[in-house]
Amino acid sequence: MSARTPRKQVHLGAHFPGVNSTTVWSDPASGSQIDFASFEHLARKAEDARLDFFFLAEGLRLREHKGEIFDLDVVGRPDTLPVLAALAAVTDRLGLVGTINTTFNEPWEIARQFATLDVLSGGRAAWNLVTSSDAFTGANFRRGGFLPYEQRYERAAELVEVARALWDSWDDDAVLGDAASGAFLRDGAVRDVEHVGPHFQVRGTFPTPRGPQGHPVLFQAGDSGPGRDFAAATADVVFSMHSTFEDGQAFYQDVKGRLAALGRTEESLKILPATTVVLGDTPQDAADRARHVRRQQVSGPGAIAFLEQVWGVDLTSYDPEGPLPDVEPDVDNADITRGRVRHVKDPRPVVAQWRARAEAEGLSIRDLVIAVTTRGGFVGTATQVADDIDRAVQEDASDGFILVPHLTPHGLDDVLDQVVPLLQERGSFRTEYTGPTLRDHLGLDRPVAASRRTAHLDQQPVG
Ligand SMILES: Cc1cc2nc3c(=O)[nH]c(=O)nc-3n(C[C@H](O)[C@H](O)[C@H](O)COP(=O)(O)O)c2cc1C
Repeated sequence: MSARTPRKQVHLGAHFPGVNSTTVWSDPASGSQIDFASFEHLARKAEDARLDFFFLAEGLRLREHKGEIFDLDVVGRPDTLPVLAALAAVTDRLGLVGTINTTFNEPWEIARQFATLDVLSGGRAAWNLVTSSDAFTGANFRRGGFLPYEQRYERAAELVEVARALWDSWDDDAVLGDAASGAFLRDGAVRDVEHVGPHFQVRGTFPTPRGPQGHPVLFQAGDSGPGRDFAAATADVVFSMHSTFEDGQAFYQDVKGRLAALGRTEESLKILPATTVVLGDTPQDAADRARHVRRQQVSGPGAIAFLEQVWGVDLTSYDPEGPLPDVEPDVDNADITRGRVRHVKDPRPVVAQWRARAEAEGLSIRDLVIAVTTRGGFVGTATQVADDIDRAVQEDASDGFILVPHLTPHGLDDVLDQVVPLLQERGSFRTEYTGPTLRDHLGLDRPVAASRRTAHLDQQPVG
């Protein structure tokens, strides 16, 4: 292990389970995904453990499978920003991260909402930028399948550019409130913003003062080459899926390796993969529990539905505890599922590979689906898990993790009660917050306001 002095600090976020393929709504211990009490419990527990932030993912449309709401989505999706605003009132230090789409929203609204959340929370707001633009989700909005895949990051980059110009249009010390002279604002401290670009034309005086963080922290989730370039150019934190040790190290090197050319330090961008944790009193106990959780997450009908997404045909006559279907996939039926679920362009190589694996390892349909959808995660005693998390961070497989529970709202209680204190004992995790803002928790600089920001991009607007 590299001997760093001072020890590299682990960053941890608490992911609210929500609509997610890891969420188990059928467990008797599973509570509401909508009641404020569920959000409040997880946020308060996370703050008691001194976590960096609370995290909400987003889906703008419930996924469908064969014309029905996808089994895992029945829990529903509340709107992100009101939930975070309500949590700001019941927490003091915890960061509040909201996922908001960059393809279907306008910069003025987003900039105002996050500036407001930053002000209300005393500097704890963060925006997770996602681009998802599949036509099925797009149909919720007035522009149908808008935008083509290739233009999503272009729009996202321009959206962030405009949002930053709006946040910077107020100086930090703009409000004088000087009753004697009658001056409420300092002269010249609030400037109009004018932006003309391919995606946005924006002109006006931004109504919300600059928040305590200057700009809310920017997260990014998106894994393609353009997605990684966008993260390196724009984000403070990357939310990734690369949680296993080797995969994590490769991703970490790849993304951090893009920073120097952009004039950024490695410390200015944190990489936080999503991960799951299953604890047990002994390693065997933990392994047994992990197997139980995975079987809850992948039910028999769920395993069949998963195969149907790839095969493109009805497979309900097959026994999930039996061998893989002997019928061939329908190459043209990509519409059997809609929304952010598994789609493969040509299912035949995947089917051939899965058949070979199932035969070699003696796997049933359900076992195979469990095997191909398991993405790492920490399984062991509290001591083992603390060791593994710390090793991942010290050896640059990540800068920490976003912990994704499978149960609402108590799914992280044991990790927060048992694993976090062990990380604190070894000096890898804070025992107290050192500052009030999320930027303080993550060790990120506060952006300096540009004195005057007027962007004119000499390009034709997109119609
Ligand atoms: C770790 C991770 C989390 C994501 N979370 C969300 C989410 O909560 N909501 C959403 O609409 N898209 C989410 N996405 C999808 C991305 O925004 C993006 O649309 C998708 O990854 C395709 O972009 P890419 O080709 O750059 O990977 C997530 C992606 C990743 C990798």
